[in-house]
Amino acid sequence: EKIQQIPQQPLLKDACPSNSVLYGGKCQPTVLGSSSPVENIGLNVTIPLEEARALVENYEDFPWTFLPECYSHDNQKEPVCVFSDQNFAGGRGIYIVTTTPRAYQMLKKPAFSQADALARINKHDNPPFEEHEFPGKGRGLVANKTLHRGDQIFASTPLVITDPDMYNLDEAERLRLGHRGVETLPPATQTLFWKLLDHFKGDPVEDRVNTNAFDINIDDTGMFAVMPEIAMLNHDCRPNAAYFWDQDTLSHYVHATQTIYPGEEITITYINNERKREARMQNLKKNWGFDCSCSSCAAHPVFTAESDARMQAIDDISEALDNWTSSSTATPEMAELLISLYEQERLQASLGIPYKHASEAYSSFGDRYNAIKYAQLSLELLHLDRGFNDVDIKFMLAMAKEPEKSWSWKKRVGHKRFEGECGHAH
Ligand SMILES: C[S@@+](CC[C@H](N)C(=O)[O-])C[C@H]1O[C@@H](n2cnc3c(N)ncnc32)[C@H](O)[C@@H]1O
Repeated sequence: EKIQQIPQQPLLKDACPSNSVLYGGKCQPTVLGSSSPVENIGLNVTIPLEEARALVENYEDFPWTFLPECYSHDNQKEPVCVFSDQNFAGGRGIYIVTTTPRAYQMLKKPAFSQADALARINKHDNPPFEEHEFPGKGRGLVANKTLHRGDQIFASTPLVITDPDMYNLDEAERLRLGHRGVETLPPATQTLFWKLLDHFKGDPVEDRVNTNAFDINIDDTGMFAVMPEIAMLNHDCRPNAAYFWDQDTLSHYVHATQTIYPGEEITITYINNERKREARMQNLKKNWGFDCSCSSCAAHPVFTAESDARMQAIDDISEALDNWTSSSTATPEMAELLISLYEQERLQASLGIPYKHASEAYSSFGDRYNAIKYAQLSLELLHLDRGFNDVDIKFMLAMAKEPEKSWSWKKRVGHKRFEGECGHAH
């Protein structure tokens, strides 16, 4: 009875009154329409969940299951709301804490707008792993069959997406939005959420999000997403799996980056591993709250010193290979050494970039076949780590096809190639 307004038809594409947005070809009310009967309902107040559901049921095609609850604050230009869709991903549901324009922008993604976009996603029956308890690490996942490089282990939609803009709100309002979000999830999905680890023992919702969220990007905005199945993977500085986020399907993919045998733990990295032990350990302690005990963090000091020296060499060689001036000393042999150092460091999951360096270094000396070989090797791993639309992948695809058209082709011809007594130059 409170809502009688009929959604208006837009005259022009994207030309909806300020109290509405274009969705499903019609101007749909947002949450804060100034001329709407729902004026200010949901802004800085909580209404009971069933009332919030009943209020939107009269709207044809209203995209959310509940009237979103919103909070505004002087620091925050747009109010931040909790948008919930219980039908998302075949009834798995999702809640999104963000501003109205961003939430409606997300609705344009194939994940929401195309019926078959999620056909390959959220298939969690017969998984290739089992849950296992690891002393000092909590639960983790262990392979129950052999996984090969490139095998998909997960493809999952988030239960929760949060926008860092929520940190402009008062703490109580921010926490309120999180709790409201969980209440709006379908019951089975709420169970998945509460099963998540709460490492920091603070607010139970925020803590579960902080312990388990991945950084994601949606339309150039950094956000956080929680995928409960993938959140069971523990960190290792030398992981055997890699992940990426696909913003079209709003899905997170995990693939094996090397052979994983039955009984081996499946691990990913939470941080940038191309750093020395101390930097990695500090990063994990500060942002994730745990003392890293993976084999490369726990190694004997003698081996740690050797590993750190290799990391320094990786840094130095990468910098030299990135030098495209006429004084560059970079050669394909340096790129081969870089690859070897990554392999010695068991950084297989990160080999996409050293392979790219090698491809470009060979191309810069006009070596077509090695440029193609390393572009192909790079592509295989970059796909597992960067997803479908990465700029380096586009470069390597072009290189694998026609190195002669690459910007790097023959760029270093005439530069000194080998060091040594003969001073041999190509
Ligand atoms: C996303 S959860 C991973 C699954 C978690 N082990 C569980 O039981 O649900 C992240 C948390 O797992 C633990 N963890 C992950 N990797 C670890 C590691 N290498 N060493 C110690 N603890 C780790 C930490 O408590 C971390 O905050």
